[in-house]
Amino acid sequence: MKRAAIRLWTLNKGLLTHGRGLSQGSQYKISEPLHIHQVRDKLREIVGVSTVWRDHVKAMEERKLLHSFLPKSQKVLPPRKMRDSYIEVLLPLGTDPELRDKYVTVQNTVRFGRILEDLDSLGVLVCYMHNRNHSTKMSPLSIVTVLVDKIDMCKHSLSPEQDIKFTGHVSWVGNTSMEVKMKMFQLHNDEKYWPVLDATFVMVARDSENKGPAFVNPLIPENKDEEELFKQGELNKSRRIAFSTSSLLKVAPSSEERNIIHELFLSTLDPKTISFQSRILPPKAVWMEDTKLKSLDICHPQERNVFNRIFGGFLMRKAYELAWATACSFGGSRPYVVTVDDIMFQKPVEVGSLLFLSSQVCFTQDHYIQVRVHSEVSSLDSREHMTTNVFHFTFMSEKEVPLIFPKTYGESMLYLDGQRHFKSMSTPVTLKKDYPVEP
Ligand SMILES: CCCCCC(=O)SCCNC(=O)CCNC(=O)[C@H](O)C(C)(C)COP(=O)(O)OP(=O)(O)OC[C@H]1O[C@@H](n2cnc3c(N)ncnc32)[C@H](O)[C@@H]1OP(=O)(O)O
Repeated sequence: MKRAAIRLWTLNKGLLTHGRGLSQGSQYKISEPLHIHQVRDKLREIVGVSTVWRDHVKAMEERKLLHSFLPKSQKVLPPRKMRDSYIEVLLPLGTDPELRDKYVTVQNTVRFGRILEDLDSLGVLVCYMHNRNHSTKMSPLSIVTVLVDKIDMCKHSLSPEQDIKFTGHVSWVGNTSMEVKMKMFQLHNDEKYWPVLDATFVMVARDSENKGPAFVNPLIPENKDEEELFKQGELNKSRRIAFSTSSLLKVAPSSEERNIIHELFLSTLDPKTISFQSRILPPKAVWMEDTKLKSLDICHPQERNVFNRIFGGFLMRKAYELAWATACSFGGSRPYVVTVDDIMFQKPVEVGSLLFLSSQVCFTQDHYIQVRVHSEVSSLDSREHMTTNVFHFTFMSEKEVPLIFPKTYGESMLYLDGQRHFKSMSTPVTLKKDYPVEP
């Protein structure tokens, strides 16, 4: 492990002069990268939680005392720079066979679900770095993930036998929320780290008991690139508001979208009967309702985060794996994830909940499969279900995939929502054989 860290350090220097990939990070002073295991250890240290479930109530009681350290206004908090939160983390798959086993798939590729977990922990640690307060050992803030805005895969293959490196920093802040940009690189045959993934998350600061909002340190961009990033953060916020305002759960589809749905409907009417009732599938098409897969998990204490709620990364891994299975059984060949989009964590999931995931294909085009996973929870003693998340994944299949047809009005809305998410993909990637990213 030590050897791997030294090797990375040497390579970092190479990267800085090479100037590739670390566009943000390269201007920062780079200290020794953390090992992936240290990320969770550091979070525990910062939050001051117990490592055993039996002590979790006592540990939370102790956190209550940190309330007095919370500022009454954001103005009293010193501004921070992007480099203050910048961190690098090493996932030494190349040198640590035990760790590799946790990440490897049966096809000898990297489990993307595990990467989602790492990104979630890393994003939270980045935010704690931004809000670091040297006068207290433990942080009075509880930082939780509210949104996975975007995860875009680049074209390079993920091998379970080559080291991976993550970088991340805060790129924008509001009053209580922070946008975090993360990148992932993998060591290539040329001994350089190549970019493989870009991610944008939004985290929210809460008080020490995770019951109410808490202010975060302001952020000051230091140069033109950072100003650009910060401006982008503002634009992202406006885009998110616009996207949610035009949600099909709130307003009717546009006239163009209504035409699409009507065309789809007409193409499923049986020409032999003059009826709106008899519907038939066009060739090479599948009814949306026939693409569903469901799963159930019991949320055991083992899957808790440092605030004794269920870890967001675990929820993402479970949703991703179900989505992958859905895309796989629908497309008939192994799918590759290209984009993860707009995962909103609406409500925390309590330890002990039953987690119900329902996944279905909601839009397809050429080789692309858009999958939506709806997540809801109920407690063991209540029958009431509550939606906690909706996940959107875009996969690419090796083969061209069937068209998808909605039957009901509700499914038509899912189709349009899927299409909107598909269209928001920043750069559609082309299918490449050396692009093995699987659950
Ligand atoms: C290992 C450690 C890992 C820990 C990480 C996890 O696992 S966390 C586990 C997974 N995540 C969760 O359980 C979180 C579940 N969700 C929640 O508890 C709640 O939705 C929440 C507290 C995050 C937000 O609640 P509310 O929406 O009522 O709060 P409020 O309206 O005050 O908003 C708080 C801040 O969030 C911003 N905000 C809210 N929704 C947003 C969205 N969709 N996209 C961007 N930003 C959003 C607001 O602008 C505001 O920022 P400004 O104040 O700047 O304007």
